[in-house]
Amino acid sequence: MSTGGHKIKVVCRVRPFLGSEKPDHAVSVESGRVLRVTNPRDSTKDIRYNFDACYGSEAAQEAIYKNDVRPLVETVFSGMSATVFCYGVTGAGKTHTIQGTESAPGIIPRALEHIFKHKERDAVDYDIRVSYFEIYKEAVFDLLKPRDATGALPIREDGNRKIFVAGLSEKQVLSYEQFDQLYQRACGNRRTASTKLNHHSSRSHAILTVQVKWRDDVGEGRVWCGKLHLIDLAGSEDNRRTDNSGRDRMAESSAINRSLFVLGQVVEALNTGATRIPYRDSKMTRILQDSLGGECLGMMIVNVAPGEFFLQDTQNTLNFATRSREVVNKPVAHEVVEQRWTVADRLQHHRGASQPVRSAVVAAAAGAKRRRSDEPGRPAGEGQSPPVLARDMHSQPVSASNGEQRRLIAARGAGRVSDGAVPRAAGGAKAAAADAAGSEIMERVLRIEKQLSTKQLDADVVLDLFTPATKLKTSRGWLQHARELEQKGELEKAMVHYEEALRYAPELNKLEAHIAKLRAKIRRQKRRSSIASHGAASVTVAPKPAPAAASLAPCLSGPDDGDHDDDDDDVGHLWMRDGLAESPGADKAARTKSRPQAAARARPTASGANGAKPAANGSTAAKPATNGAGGARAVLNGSAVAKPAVSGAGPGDGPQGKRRRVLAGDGRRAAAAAVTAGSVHDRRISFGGSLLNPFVVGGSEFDSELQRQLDHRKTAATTHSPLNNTHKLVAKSTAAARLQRALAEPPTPGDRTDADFVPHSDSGSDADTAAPARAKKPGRRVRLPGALGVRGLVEQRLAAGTAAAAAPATDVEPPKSRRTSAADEEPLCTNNFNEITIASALQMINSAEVKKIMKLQGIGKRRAEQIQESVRADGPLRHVSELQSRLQFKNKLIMGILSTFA
Ligand SMILES: Nc1ncnc2c1ncn2[C@@H]1O[C@H](COP(=O)(O)OP(=O)(O)OP(=O)(O)O)[C@@H](O)[C@H]1O
Repeated sequence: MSTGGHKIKVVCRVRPFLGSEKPDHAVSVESGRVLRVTNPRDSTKDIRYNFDACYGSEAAQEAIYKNDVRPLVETVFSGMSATVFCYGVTGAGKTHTIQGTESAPGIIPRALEHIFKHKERDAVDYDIRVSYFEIYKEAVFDLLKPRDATGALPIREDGNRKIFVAGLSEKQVLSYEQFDQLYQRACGNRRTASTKLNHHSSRSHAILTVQVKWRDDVGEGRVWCGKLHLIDLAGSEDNRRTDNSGRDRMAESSAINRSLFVLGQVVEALNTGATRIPYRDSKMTRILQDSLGGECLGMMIVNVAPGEFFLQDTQNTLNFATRSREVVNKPVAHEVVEQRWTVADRLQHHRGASQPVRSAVVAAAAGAKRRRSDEPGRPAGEGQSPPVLARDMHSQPVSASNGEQRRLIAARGAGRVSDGAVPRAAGGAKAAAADAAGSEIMERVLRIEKQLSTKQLDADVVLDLFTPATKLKTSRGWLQHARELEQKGELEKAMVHYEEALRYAPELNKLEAHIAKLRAKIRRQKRRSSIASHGAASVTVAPKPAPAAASLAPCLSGPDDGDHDDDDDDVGHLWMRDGLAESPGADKAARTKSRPQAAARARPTASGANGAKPAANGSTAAKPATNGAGGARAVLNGSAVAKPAVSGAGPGDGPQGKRRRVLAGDGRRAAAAAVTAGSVHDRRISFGGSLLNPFVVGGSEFDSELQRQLDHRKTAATTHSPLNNTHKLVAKSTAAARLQRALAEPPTPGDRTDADFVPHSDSGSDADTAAPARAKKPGRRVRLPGALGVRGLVEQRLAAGTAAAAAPATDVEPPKSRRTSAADEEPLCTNNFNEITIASALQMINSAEVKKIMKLQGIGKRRAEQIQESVRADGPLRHVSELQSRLQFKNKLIMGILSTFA
């Protein structure tokens, strides 16, 4: 339920004449609500001002507190926020009113006394914390710390658009006496100076915040948080009158006047309904943002000095105060969102209570850390209880009128109303979503920290850093170099560059094919030079005889046969027909021609020595032939219906003549099984983008290579796996989902061959070609149908166990074809991207854009510096940093973050 508008309460107080002043009747209180002032332009006329209350020079501090301030302080116990600020020219009595003296305590000591009395009276366990800071020359300083122990603190805005001072210390106070000690010390830190008009003139705006937090003792135990801001503004100054001189005084004075001028503009803008309220034009108005047109209950005490001398200033002050009366606030009660706490709690729990908490809540990092470690009197084992955080970010507005809110809370406390009966703000869902996003950001940052500390980031993760566009651009750069090198005839160097290009743009199928061709070319060149020096015989590998029972005539290829010498990228698939390994080339032919013909055309390739023709072993007369280009094509024997070489050895086992395509890994197993049985002697399989030849030396070379690759993938999988949970969270955010889609990692070349796997019938060749066709669609960044993706494959492989990889192929179930859909598609890299982008962005802390982002996310400068430090120390991220500078992708990076968190 909305409270409706709540106008700022304006109370006027006239201070008594000081000893040095000559009394007159220029200003007087006519009634409890009317102030009369002599018109400064025409002393024969009076001007009357109406306020919510007016107090004359004789009014006691207690009267003002009891009548007007106390009710506002009470609202804090309803989970509301209230602000009381004193406004007036220098020497008008603001500090006296808000702070008072020992003999005549002002609003601050009285309010705190009241709060502690309330605490004693209630059975509720209130957690009371205070922070106190000053805005001096447009910089924020913590008053609870010695002046030289702290620098200027930044003002931030959290996800709920609440303003807070990042890194501000917050002290828990258990009694009024404890507060008083703290406060007296803090007041000593405030900047004051003697001017002609005030011997003890405040040179800064001072803001004391008292936070009262408590938990319902019934139901789910909701946590409520009320805040009281007590503000002593510096007074406007006329330098001629104050006799200010010297650079410092003038600078102070100018900063004070400027911020008060902005305050006037803010009030003006609020009253005229302007679209832009210039809160940001001064630190003071930013701090007061919630109190001026925001969700706080607001009260302004207008202090005026009596006497003709101040008349013009008095009139200006009263005019401003009158305008301020029109400012409408919309106060709400704040319930603390518990989930927020659990992140910090979890972190603390995770790291152990003995370890200092490193910024569970990024924005309040420094503050939170200090709160937990430094605070005197904080009970032991506090890590178990919900930490108390300073910011409104952790509270969620519950819109209800003060009375009603109190009634509801009280009623729920008495068990009469269910928790659900507490009215939520209309934007509750939105706020909850914002909260969730905030938690998510926090979690990501925590994960970055964790990864940094364990140095889990590897090159694959680093690659995720780039946006698709950046990847493509980078790829183009490598391509250009590669082409130049190729033209110069430096093929091997060109190859390296091409491979780099492919790394960044694995979807470039043509590039893949070109690399294969180039690789073959390099091999041929090497072979030729080898033949030239040693003679052809040295590279000819004699075929291993197949078992007599097998009718297979394996084609033999030399150790480095040029498998990729053609355009098809089917290497890596074994075509299994009743357990026989069959070459893709042969199958292709078989599909386009009649089988016997195809088989006849599918000529075994001998690639050992150029033109060497190993004899086919077996009953059929298939003739191994040299591939024109010297590259080998694995072929099956000439028979269209080959007999199983190894009974029951392949995953393709099934009805006679039925064949199926298997994944590279499965094929490997099948092939390995065939090797074990001695039926197949040479075959290469693509795995993870590399061509492996398992059969050259009894498969051991293959196995070690496979193991190496699996280890590599395992590392990658380990790195990725902790991020999986976040997917659910990320999916909730539309922006993040968009980013996920954009970043969905296309399979690596090795996986793409897997993607081609579609179980098909004898007749159906359509299914075989459909997936690659889709994959080749330009600009498409979705996972290929049927592909499990890198991680999926790795996980599948790991689940099956690397040892099982060498097991008979019959054990292997071909993976189900997965058609992609928005829901089905698992984003692989998004989180990494976000995490690294945040970390990387923090590396560029000095850039204006990143500052903006940090402001947006409430990342404190100190915290950012800590992360920056870790990032610098981390090897992989150093690599990221190099990449960053090389590729100048800062803007994209920033856009990525902004689009994620917008
Ligand atoms: N109600 C009051 N009763 C007695 N003395 C008062 C009262 N109000 C102000 N004074 C005295 O007037 C002098 C100026 O007051 P104070 O320092 O509070 O002004 P200020 O508005 O805070 O000035 P500045 O903006 O320069 O800090 C002080 O000596 C203070 O003790």
